[in-house]
Amino acid sequence: MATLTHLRALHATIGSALDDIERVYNGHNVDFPSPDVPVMLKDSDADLTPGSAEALLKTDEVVKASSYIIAACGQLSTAVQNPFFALMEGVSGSQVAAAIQILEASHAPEILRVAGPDGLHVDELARKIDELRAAKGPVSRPLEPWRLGHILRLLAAHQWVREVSPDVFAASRLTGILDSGTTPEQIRENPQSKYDGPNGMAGLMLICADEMYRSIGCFPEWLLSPREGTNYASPFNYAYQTDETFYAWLERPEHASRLKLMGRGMKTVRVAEGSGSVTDESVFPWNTLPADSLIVDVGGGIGSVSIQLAEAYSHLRFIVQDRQKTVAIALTVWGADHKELFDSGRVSLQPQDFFAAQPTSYEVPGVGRVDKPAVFVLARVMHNWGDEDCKKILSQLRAAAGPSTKLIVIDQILPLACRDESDVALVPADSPLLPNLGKAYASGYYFDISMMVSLGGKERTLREFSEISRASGWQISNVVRATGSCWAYTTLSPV
Ligand SMILES: C[S@@+](CC[C@H](N)C(=O)[O-])C[C@H]1O[C@@H](n2cnc3c(N)ncnc32)[C@H](O)[C@@H]1O
Repeated sequence: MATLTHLRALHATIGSALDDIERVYNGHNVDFPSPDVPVMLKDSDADLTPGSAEALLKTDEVVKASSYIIAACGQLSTAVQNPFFALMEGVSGSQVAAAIQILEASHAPEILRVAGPDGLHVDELARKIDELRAAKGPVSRPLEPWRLGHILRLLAAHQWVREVSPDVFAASRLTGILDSGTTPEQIRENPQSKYDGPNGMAGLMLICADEMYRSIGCFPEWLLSPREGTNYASPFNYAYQTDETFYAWLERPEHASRLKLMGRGMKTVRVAEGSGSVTDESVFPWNTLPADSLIVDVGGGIGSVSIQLAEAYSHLRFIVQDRQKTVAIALTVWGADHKELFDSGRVSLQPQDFFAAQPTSYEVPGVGRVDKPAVFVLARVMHNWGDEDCKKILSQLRAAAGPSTKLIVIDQILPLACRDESDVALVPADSPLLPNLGKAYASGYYFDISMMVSLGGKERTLREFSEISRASGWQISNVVRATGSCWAYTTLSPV
């Protein structure tokens, strides 16, 4: 196909996807969410009004059309861009990352929310930021307004904020995703309280900003020319000069607040699941399980997946297993939320190392001892580990499984960048879009490299999943992909 014909085909893809979105929104008589109005992210979609602009964004039709637009725009802009500017964009991505970190750490999202759509002049914004910084102790170097203005202008070019008039900045839709939902007064009184607010993304950002950012910074050096005499297992180990795993390192007493943020942040990353949810009957026929069936949520963190399922299916029982220290803080992180589930014993917590043998039976409050769980869940765990470690985890679960026990793995499944006969196609055969939906699904590859640098793990292709499953006595019996991301719910059955 001639290049210009190909570019026209991409343009047509954008047009027809936009038609689809317009039809959905016109059908509900609402406008598409404005890029200028901050979105307020919550851990749960439950309170989204059906048919509202935000709720429609999560419908399959809109998610699919949006993915096509993002993929096509990405390909079109790369095709027409001067390669030098493409290079600049690629190698300068860390500048945007740093600017986003500054946005969050300065509490600008909360200050700009209060300022409203007219925004604030950088002089005023810098003064307010320094007031909040002072809550943690004397500020050694005041934030210079001109510097703040330049940082925000870089962000405005990427629509993270808006420059409404010279040097006056306001929040955009994207600013809202970093807004903790607490007020500047609450932050001033107790800076740490920000991370207990309704939006856990700000807290997760801290981990991305520090540990991930530093680890990725030395990824090329660790991979290709490590310091002489070093043999660290991952860029994280190399950057922090430790042999501890990331999780053991998080458990150091001096990192107690970060361990809490990690647990809290897992509630938030659900948004990466696109339009799907673990509670969908297409993911697993939860309703067909007999009353009091036991679900064991392995490496379940503070239990975010179990809570979601327990709320949707009142006939099921859950045990959340994790490392001792995570289990110990879980109830503190939840506070009063979901107290009735823990109090009634429908969801209980159990310290359990997933590399060790599972108990021979499980004590389920109100039910008694259960020998074989109906389902093991492994959510966002496999991607933390290399193949050999995953095989050890899967083999322990296989040894504890009964003939009808299922294992549900919730993780990304990475599409290959070429067509793959053994996997479902993400785009029709005659589509001008990249087979892996390019920029639209890039977050899967970002997660992949983040896992590689911080934990020595990886996201996996379907082929890679099949191999480690088979080697551990399991076979894949069902794969449900979320629309709009690489997220997948994979059911494994004992071989
Ligand atoms: C990415 S988090 C996922 C948590 C949870 N499944 C979720 O999706 O919300 C991975 C979890 O694995 C736990 N973990 C790490 N090493 C473990 C081990 N050896 N045994 C049990 N849990 C472990 C961590 O403490 C953490 O809570």
